Amino acid sequence: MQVRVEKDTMGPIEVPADKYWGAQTQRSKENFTIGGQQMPKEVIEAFAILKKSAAQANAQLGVLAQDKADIISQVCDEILEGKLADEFPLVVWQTGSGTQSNMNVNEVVANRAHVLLGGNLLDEKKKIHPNDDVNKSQSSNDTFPTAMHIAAYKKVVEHTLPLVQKLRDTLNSKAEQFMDVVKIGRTHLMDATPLTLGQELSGYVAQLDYGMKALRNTLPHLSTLALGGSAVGTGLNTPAGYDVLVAEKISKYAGHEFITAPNKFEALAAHDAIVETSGALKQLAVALMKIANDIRLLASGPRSGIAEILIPENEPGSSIMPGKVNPTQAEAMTMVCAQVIGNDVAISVGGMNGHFELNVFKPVMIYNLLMSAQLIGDACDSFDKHCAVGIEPNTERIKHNLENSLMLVTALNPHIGYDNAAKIAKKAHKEGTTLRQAAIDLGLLTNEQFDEWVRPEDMIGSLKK
Ligand SMILES: O=C(O)C[C@H](O)C(=O)O
Repeated sequence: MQVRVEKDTMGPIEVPADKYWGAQTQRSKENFTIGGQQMPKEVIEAFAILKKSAAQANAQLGVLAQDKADIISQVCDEILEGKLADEFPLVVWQTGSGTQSNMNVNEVVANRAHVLLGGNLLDEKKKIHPNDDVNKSQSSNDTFPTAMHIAAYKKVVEHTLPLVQKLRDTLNSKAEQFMDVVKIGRTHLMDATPLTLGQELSGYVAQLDYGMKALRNTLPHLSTLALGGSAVGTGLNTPAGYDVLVAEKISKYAGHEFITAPNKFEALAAHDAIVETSGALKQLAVALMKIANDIRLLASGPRSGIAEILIPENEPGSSIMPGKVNPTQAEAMTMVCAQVIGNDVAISVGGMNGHFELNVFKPVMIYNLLMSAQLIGDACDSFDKHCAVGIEPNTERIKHNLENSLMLVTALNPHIGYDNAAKIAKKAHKEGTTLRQAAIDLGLLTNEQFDEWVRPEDMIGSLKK
């Protein structure tokens, strides 16, 4: 491998000749060979947005030359266009402030800008300095949390919410379509009184509505930015008005409304906004786990299970059992939910561990949050396309289970009382007969009364939702 020598305050170090990164990136690469999970590209893109914004704000406030701000902005645009994708090799498991990823961006922007300005990577002195120019008016302690918020906000708004909404809309149209399909209800996994398939599905729709509401409620906190707090939240080495101005620029370049954090000490030392967003994603995971489990249980069979709904048969399920088809989308969805709930634990541990002026669990928190937001969106999309859109009632089976159910006896409570109704249910169950037969044998009702009072379609209440 061809190398060149780069220097930082610790001295010289060899870096790959064809890369723009500098000494601090190289040191991190060598000192943290842990896990292999790279800093998410969403964080790097958020850094590009904030470095461009900071450069332009600095120029406007007279602390950075406009031509320097413009060349920094040009490189940031290249990062956003994906042209420098292999320049960010650092892993998540590094310094807890994310300093090395901040410096990775600073070094790449400075060196690339130097080359764009006609310089050579071998030059001793570069035209743009990673700390003095690219990192001007900044610290890792305010840039990294700013990048966390930009990346998380964009992921939730642009990816997670639209895809959860899509699944919610499909389930809602199925709920409306099947609002009159009367089926047996189950409580404690045991037969209960009837409801319609539409009523049952409408509960899932409401769960997703509440989950999305919880997620949307986290956006105002995520939209507050630490930038301008610099090292400990006091704003040392930043020009007056910079924090407000830089948030305006970030809003413009990110395409979403961001504001400067009203309290920079909170914004550096704690990441409750990330904890909050993860909490809402966990709520969605909990809801989706229940929904996917219900759907796979209702579809179980085809001969020996509940089999009241039919779901798409997408692929052979078994390598040994010919013709077997499995509820694979529900399995993927529930695994995703397990991962998201686990991620929430890691995020909670990170969030509770800020010490004094700085939380130093930043990379692990944003890594897990972005994974959760990505997975929930992807899993909803997959479950929607490959399962929910194809849900159909198995009317034969639904009718059979409904007519066989002993809990239709509940309709008799107002007419013959709970104790007599229980006698009918127990006799029918013990003797393997129908409720009608048991009721007549006990002399508690006539055939006609049974027809008049035990009507599943009259037992579904008036609640459509
Ligand atoms: O990297 C910085 O800007 C600050 C660093 O995280 C520190 O507080 O030591």
